[in-house]
Amino acid sequence: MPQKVDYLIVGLGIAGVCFAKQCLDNNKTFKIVADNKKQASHVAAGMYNPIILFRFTTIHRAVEQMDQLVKTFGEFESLLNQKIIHPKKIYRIFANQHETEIWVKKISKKPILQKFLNPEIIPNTFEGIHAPYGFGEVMHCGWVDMSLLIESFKKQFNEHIINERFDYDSMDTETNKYGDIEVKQVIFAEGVGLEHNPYFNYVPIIKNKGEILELEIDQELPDIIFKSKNFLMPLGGNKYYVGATYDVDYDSPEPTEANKELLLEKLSAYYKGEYTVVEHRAAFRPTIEDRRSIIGEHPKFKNMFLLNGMGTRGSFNAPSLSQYLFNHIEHKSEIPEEYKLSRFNHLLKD
Ligand SMILES: Cc1cc2nc3c(=O)[nH]c(=O)nc-3n(C[C@H](O)[C@H](O)[C@H](O)COP(=O)(O)OP(=O)(O)OC[C@H]3O[C@@H](n4cnc5c(N)ncnc54)[C@H](O)[C@@H]3O)c2cc1C
Repeated sequence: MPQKVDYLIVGLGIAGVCFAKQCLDNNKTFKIVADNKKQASHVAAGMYNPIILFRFTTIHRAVEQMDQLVKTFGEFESLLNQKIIHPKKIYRIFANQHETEIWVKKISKKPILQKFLNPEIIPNTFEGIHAPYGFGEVMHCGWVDMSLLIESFKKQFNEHIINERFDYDSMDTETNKYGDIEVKQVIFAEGVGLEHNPYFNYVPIIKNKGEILELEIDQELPDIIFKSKNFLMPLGGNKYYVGATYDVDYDSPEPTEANKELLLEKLSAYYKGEYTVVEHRAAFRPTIEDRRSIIGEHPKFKNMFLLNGMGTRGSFNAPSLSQYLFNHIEHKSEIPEEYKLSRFNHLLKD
């Protein structure tokens, strides 16, 4: 008996799983084609933070996307009966007195920052942490356990998953069939796998390599994310992440000794205690040239859609971008201009 679905989702990273939730919430039938490779979403720290901490400014659509993040991952927790979202404060370590002055000045001038930043400078009282100028407290932050979310989703919705690499030759764009599955819409959420997609490979994706370390620290530290030139994030128990590196120019996809040293050198500027490195991972962030996520319909193949470019902020972007795309397809709502796939139409060759 041939099958029929509303949506065929290609890729089960954070983008694919958030789009699947849109389908579940709106009673749409779906299948996910997943090659089960552990890419960015399985390597990422999953940290979310509405502020650009180098400049002390909010990120694009901070309030709206933050609300969608908390809603989406909170609902995933109930659906999957797992702890997915871990709210935490971030303590931004000030490098000098000047930074503390900018912090206070910017917060007093920009009301939106007052929602997320505490204007008081927090003095350092923590053993093992070097922060002579104190901390700036960032609220409404935390991390999303993307790996646990994807693995739990896979188990619970096993019957929706086709465990294979999407075979582009098996997609018949005339009959809208993938093998013998009749498909209304295809959503490509392949992360950096986009470069192999014959329909969308004109989109200028940049593979931004990131590396991260998992540490064990036996010393007691507060349940706070410390942020300086990199971050130290508590995972629970004595486990911590230190991340991350950013490389668009690299020799291999593997973790490197040089980047491990770099991460530990930056850590040593603010963490003075003992630790053991227990894991070192690398993956590629799917980033678009203009640093905006990308969604929309293929200019020629009208039932094919792209959901990509989650960049450095997958946990932040995926819930909102999935919703914008779903509402665009189902309710014809306008995609925000800055995310539109059509901004690259000029690159599509005949
Ligand atoms: C070191 C590091 C640290 C990071 N830290 C953070 C952080 O703290 N906070 C944050 O928000 N983000 C972070 N990110 C970024 C985040 O990981 C990405 O933005 C996000 O995971 C991208 O999700 P995605 O679903 O688009 O892609 P992916 O996670 O790459 O998922 C795509 C999936 O599709 C599969 N696929 C591809 N092609 C096919 C095909 N043809 N057929 C079947 N399956 C296919 C892939 O194998 C993969 O499983 C970090 C990234 C890295 C590398």
